[in-house]
Order: sequence, then C-alpha cells, then structure tokens
Amino acid sequence: MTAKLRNDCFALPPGVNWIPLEDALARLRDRVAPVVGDEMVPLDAIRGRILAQDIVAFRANPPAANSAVDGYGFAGAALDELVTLPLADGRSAAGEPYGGVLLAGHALRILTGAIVPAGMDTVVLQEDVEVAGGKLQFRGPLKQGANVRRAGEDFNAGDVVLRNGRRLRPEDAALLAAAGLAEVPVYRPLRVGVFSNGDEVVAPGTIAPEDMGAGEIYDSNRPMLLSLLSDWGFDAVDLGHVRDSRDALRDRLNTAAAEVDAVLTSGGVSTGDEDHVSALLREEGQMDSWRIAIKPGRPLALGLWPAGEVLLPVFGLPGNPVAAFVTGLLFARPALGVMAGQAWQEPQGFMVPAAFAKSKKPGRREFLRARINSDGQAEVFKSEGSGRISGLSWADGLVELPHEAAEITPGTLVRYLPYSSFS
Ligand SMILES: Nc1nc2c(c(=O)[nH]1)N[C@H]1C(S)=C(S)[C@@H](COP(=O)(O)OP(=O)(O)OC[C@H]3O[C@@H](n4cnc5c(N)ncnc54)[C@H](O)[C@@H]3O)O[C@H]1N2
Ligand code: MOO
Repeated sequence: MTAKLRNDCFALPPGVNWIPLEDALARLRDRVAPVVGDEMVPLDAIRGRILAQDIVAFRANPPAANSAVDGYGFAGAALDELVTLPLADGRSAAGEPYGGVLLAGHALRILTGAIVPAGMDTVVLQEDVEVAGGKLQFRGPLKQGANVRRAGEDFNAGDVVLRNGRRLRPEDAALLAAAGLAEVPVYRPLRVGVFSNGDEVVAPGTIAPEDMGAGEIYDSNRPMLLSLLSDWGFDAVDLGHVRDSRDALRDRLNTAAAEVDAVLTSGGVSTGDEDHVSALLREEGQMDSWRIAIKPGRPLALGLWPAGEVLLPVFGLPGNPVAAFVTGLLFARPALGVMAGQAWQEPQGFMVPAAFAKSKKPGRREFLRARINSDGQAEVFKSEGSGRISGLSWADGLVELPHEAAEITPGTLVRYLPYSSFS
C-alpha cells in the first residue's frame, strides 16, 4: 500500500490502517482514464451523451442585430419628453428584412426577430406609441440600443460553446443548433457490467418468497446498481449472480472482459472466509486492500482483472446494500465518469441546518441517509444500519459528516448531498 496511512481511528482493529476518503479518491482519480472511442450523433440523440471535443460555434447568436419586440425602430437615444418621427415606408420582419438604409430622423416598422437595418439601433415597443398621419409619436426618454439584441451578444462564431467531457442536456441541443451544428462527436457509452456475489443471494423472480430458504435473501444490489448505471448514462449490462466460488468468479470476470469496459460487483469484499472477490483480485489480479475510513462502506475492493490483453477494472463494492449504494456513488460514479470521457465529478453539496443530534467520533467520514424537511433542515433516517434498505428509499440524499469529531445538535450546519448531485 502506497497511500498515506493514518492511525488515528477509534475502535478499529489493531494493526489495520485506514485510508482517509480524500486520499482513496485521489488515488483512484490518478489511475483512471477515458477508455471509449467516439461517434457522431444528431442533436435529437445527444441527451446524456458525453461530448468528445470542444465545440466551436460556426455561427454567432444572434447572427445579426435584431429587434427584441414588435415596434418601431430609429437611430439614437430618444431624449425628448414627446418624440415625433416621420415613418419611412416598408418594414422589417423576421425572415423578410428591410432592404434599404433607414433615413436619418425617420422611424420604421419592425417586428420581433427582424434584422435591424442600417440606420437603426433602437426600437420602441408598439404598445407605447401612437401612429397617425405617417408619423410616430411616443414619450421619451428611451436609451440608445433599447430593445435591440446585438449581433453576437450571446456568442460569436469561433467561440467554444461547450467543452469536451460535458454530459449533454436537452438545452445543449438548442445551443448547438443555434451555433450551426446538426451533429456532434460524443463518446461511445461506457459498458459497465454488474454481478452479485454470495451463496445466500437469489435473483428476484426466480424463487417465490414462500419457497425461499431461511438463509436466502433477494438480490437487492444488482437491480439497484444496474439502475444507477443507466441513470448515469452508461450501458448497464446484467452479468447475473455468482456463487461463492473462486472458479465461478474467475470465469465470470474472464467472460465479462470481452463484454464490458468495467465491472461492479457487490459482496465478498470483506475479510471473511467466503469473501472471494477481494481474495481473487488480490491473488490473481492487481489489487490493494482498500480499507477506507468511511461509514458505511469501509471494505472496498478496487482492482484490475487481467483477461488476455485486457485489464478489466473491477469495483468490488460491499454486500450491505447501503454500503454498496454509498460506495457506488462515491467511488464508482466519478471513476466510471472519467472512463466514459467526463471530467472527475465532485458531488455538489450544500450546507443546511441539521434537524437531528449526533455525537460523531473522529477517524472516519460518515454518510447518513437524509432528506430535507419542510423547514429546510436535514433529517436523517432512524437507523444507520447498513442493511436497512428502506432508508435508501426514504432518503433523497446523504448528510456527510467530517473525518474529525463532530458534535451535531439541531441547527448545526451539515453538508447535504442530494442523490441527484451524483448523476
Ligand atoms: N470482521 C469483519 N467483518 C466485517 C467487516 C470488517 O471490517 N471486519 N466489515 C463489515 C462491513 S462494514 C461490511 S459493509 C460488510 C461487507 O462485506 P462483504 O462485502 O464481504 O459482503 P457480504 O459479507 O457478502 O455481505 C454483507 C451483507 O450484505 C448482504 N448482501 C450481500 N449481497 C447482497 C445483495 N446482492 N443484495 C442484498 N444483500 C446482499 C449479505 O447477505 C450480508 O448480510 O462486511 C462486514 N463484516
Ligand atoms: O460500513 Mo459497512 O460498509 O457498514 O456496511
């Protein structure tokens, strides 16, 4: 292990060194890189895809100065209390510009979106004027440039409008279209496989509840992780369930390497006799023992599985569903994002008053299932148990408590990370 080691943990097994979360994340960040190629997609298919290049606008927005309102245009500020201008013949409409140059001291009918012709730089709203006898009258003052959208005031041709690595959103389609693009290069979606490990684990739908053995439990982690991956924009590939057997695990990892770019597993990463995922990665792959100073999720097996020419990244998440979920958000999300072409993402949290009390001891960062109550305070789930699956659904986010000790009383500011800040 090359990470900085800390021994300031409370109540931890003697001789075990715990990696602070930020060190573990920094190590992971150093090790991941994009692994996917790119392809062109049309604008109606960009949502959730990751840009593979900086995008330079071919065209400015607006491409030419145009009117923001339906009204009458003229040149210069209108400073008088009562302004009277002769109306020129013709008009400027969107898609039907005025051909000539507006005569000095004259006004011209102009409609929203129409090009502002030479000789005009200011527009008065039609509701504010009177037109009679070929003359326009309105009350000043009106600033020069009023109601005119300048050419390029939003962006110019040649400007970088979106950066490589951005996960594209519907509103980006509007921007790209305005900038003159009909298709953009995006990374091919990262393929991420998921399998669950453990002899006690049964896939939902395969055995009826009344026929389940006392020691059997339904596989909660696999549907959750597959769903998270889709949510994050990856191609989620169901690799099923693997029993507690080295041979079975080895086979599954070997076949997975041909199908996917990375694998998430859950279960079998602690130090028990049946914790084969971490043991196999350590013995036949490349893995450090990551014992991370967080709760939940302290055991985590981050390794590389060699399959022929390929080194398959494996995120061995803990079996407890809450720990699998939290470590999935904290570790798998940013690392997979980088592999998929994104920048390393930090979840955007914000400080809110706590609605709870807790004496947190030093030595690990803690993540509590939380949601914001009607008073804008963070309330936390009634139990911190890592197998309390219902709390994941009860919560909308996590409260993150610092590595150091913290005495939290109602009203103390705590960091709240909405689940959505990880997507
Ligand atoms: N001596 C120690 N024991 C444990 C430690 C430790 O440091 N020393 N850490 C504990 C912590 S914290 C966690 S988290 C778990 C992680 O263990 P594993 O990753 O090896 O997970 P399993 O033992 O296989 O399972 C843990 C728990 O989760 C249930 N599980 C597993 N897979 C699923 C699934 N797909 N869906 C639903 N539930 C699942 C499993 O039945 C166990 O109850 O280790 C602690 N022990
Ligand atoms: O910390 Mo374990 O990861 O409690 O569930």
